[in-house]
Amino acid sequence: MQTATYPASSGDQATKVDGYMDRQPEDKSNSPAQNQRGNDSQQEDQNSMEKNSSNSVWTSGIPAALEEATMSQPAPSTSEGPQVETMQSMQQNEGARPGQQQPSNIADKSAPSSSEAASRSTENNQYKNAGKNTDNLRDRQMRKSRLSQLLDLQRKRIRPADHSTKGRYGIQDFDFLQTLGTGSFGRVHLVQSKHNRLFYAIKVLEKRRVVDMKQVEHTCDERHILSRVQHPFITILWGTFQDAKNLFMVMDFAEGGELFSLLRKCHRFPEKVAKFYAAEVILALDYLHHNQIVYRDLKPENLLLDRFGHLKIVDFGFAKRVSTNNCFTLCGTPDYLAPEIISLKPYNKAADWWSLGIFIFEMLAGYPPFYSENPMKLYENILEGSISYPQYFSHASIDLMDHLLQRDITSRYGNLKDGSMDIIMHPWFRDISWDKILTRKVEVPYVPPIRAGMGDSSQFESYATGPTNYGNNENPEFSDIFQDF
Ligand SMILES: Nc1ncnc2c1ncn2[C@@H]1O[C@H](COP(=O)(O)OP(=O)(O)OP(=O)(O)O)[C@@H](O)[C@H]1O
Repeated sequence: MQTATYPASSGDQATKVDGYMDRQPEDKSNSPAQNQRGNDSQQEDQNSMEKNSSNSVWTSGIPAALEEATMSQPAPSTSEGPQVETMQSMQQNEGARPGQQQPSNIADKSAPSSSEAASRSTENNQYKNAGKNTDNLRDRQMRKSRLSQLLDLQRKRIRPADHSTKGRYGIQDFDFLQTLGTGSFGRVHLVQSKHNRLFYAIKVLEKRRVVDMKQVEHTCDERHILSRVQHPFITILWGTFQDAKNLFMVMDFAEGGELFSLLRKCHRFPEKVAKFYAAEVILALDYLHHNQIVYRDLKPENLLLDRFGHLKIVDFGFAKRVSTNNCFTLCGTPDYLAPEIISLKPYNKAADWWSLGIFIFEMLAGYPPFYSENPMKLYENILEGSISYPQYFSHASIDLMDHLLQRDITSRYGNLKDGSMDIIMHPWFRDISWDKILTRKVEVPYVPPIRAGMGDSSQFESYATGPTNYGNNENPEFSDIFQDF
C-alpha cells in the first residue's frame, strides 16, 4: 500500500472500511479546498520532483498530443504553481531511452499559444455537434457490433474452474528480495525464481491477521478469482502455497510501480493520458463483469504499470462473484465508494462504474470529486452527489462522468441495457481505437524508466526489510480454513 506523505491534519487519520486503510490524496493543491502546506513540504516535493523528473521518460509518439492536451488546460492558481509546469519539467528533464527518440522540443512548445483556447473550443464544439455531423446512426451501429465481437472473444478467455494454482510452487523455489508494498495483512515481495531466474511478486498474507480481521472469505475469493481470470490488464497469478503461518500468492512483477505515484508526481493527467488509462481499466472491468465478477476496489493504488507502461490491476481482495444485486459488504476505499454501498443497499457491478467515474475525475483533476478530510463529510458529499467540475474539463469528459456518477443505478452508464457499450461508445472516447487498446498496440503515454527484467524496484517506495522467516512448516495454523491455498 502506498503511504501518503501528505501532512496529516486533525481527524484525517486512517479510516478503515472493512479492514482496509483509507487513503489521503498526497496533494490536492488544485482542489476546491486548497491545502495549506508549509515550505518544508513544498521543498520536499520540489526535491522529489527533481529526482523523479530526471528519471521519467515519455515516449516519443504521444508527447505532442500530450503537450497540447496539457497546455490547453488553464492551470488553476495554486501556491505551488501550475501543474502544466510540473508536467513540462518532467518532460524537459527526461533522458531518452536507447532506441527512443527524444521528444520534440518541448520548451518551444511550452510558449503560451493563442491557438490553445481555440483548439479547446473547437473540441467542445465538435462534441456538441457530434450527434449532428459525425457518428451517424448506421456507422455507430456497425462500430458497436464490431467492437462487441472483439470484446466477446476476450470475455470468453477464462481458465477452467478446476484449474488449480495450489501448491504449484513452494518457498524453496524463490529467493525473497525487497518489499514492494505493504497491505493490511502482510507484504508484497520482489522475488527471483531459482529455476528460470525471472522476477515475480509474491504477496504474503499472515493467516492470523486474515482470520482476526474476518477476511477469510475475501482472501479465498481473491485466490479463486485471480486463478481463473486471463486479461492483458489484470495481473497473472502463477501459483499459491502456504507455510505454517502465511499464505503466498505468486504474481507477475509489475515493474513500473503504482499509477498512484505517477499521478501524484504529475498532479494531474492531460485528457489524452487519462483516456488511455481509463480505456484499459474499462476493458478489464468489462471482462470481469461479463464473467460475473465485481471488482469493488478500483483506485490508482491498485493499478500498476508493467514495463511497457500498460496497466495491471492488482489486489483482488474485494473482488466477488455475483449474479445480480447480491453484495452487501461495506468495502472499498472511502473516496471511491458508490452511494448505494454507503447506504448499505444491495449493490452490483454498477458500483465499479461509479468508481470509474471517480477514477477519471481524479486523473483529470488530481483529487477525487467528493474529497473531504472528514470521513463523515466525505460520505455526505457522496450521498448528496453534487460535483464541481474544474473549468478545464472538456464537455465530453463531464458528460461521461455525469453518466457514471449517477446516484440512481438504473440511470448509471455501464448498468443500462447496453452495458459497458454506453461507456465505450461515448464521445469522450471517440479517438480511442479499442481494438488497438485491447491488443496493446497503442503507444503508451509513459514508459516507466526501469531496467526491464533486472528486478528493478526503483519505481516502488523503499521499505525497511520486514520479516522474511518464511517457510516454517511446524504447527500449521488454520490449515482447514485455507485448505484451497
Ligand atoms: N504484482 C505486483 N507487482 C509489483 N508490485 C505489487 C504487485 N502486487 C502488489 N504490489 C505492491 O504491493 C502493494 C500492496 O499490494 P496489495 O494491494 O495487493 O496488498 P493488500 O494486502 O491487499 O493491500 P491493501 O491492504 O492496501 O488492500 C501494492 O500497492 C503494490 O505497490
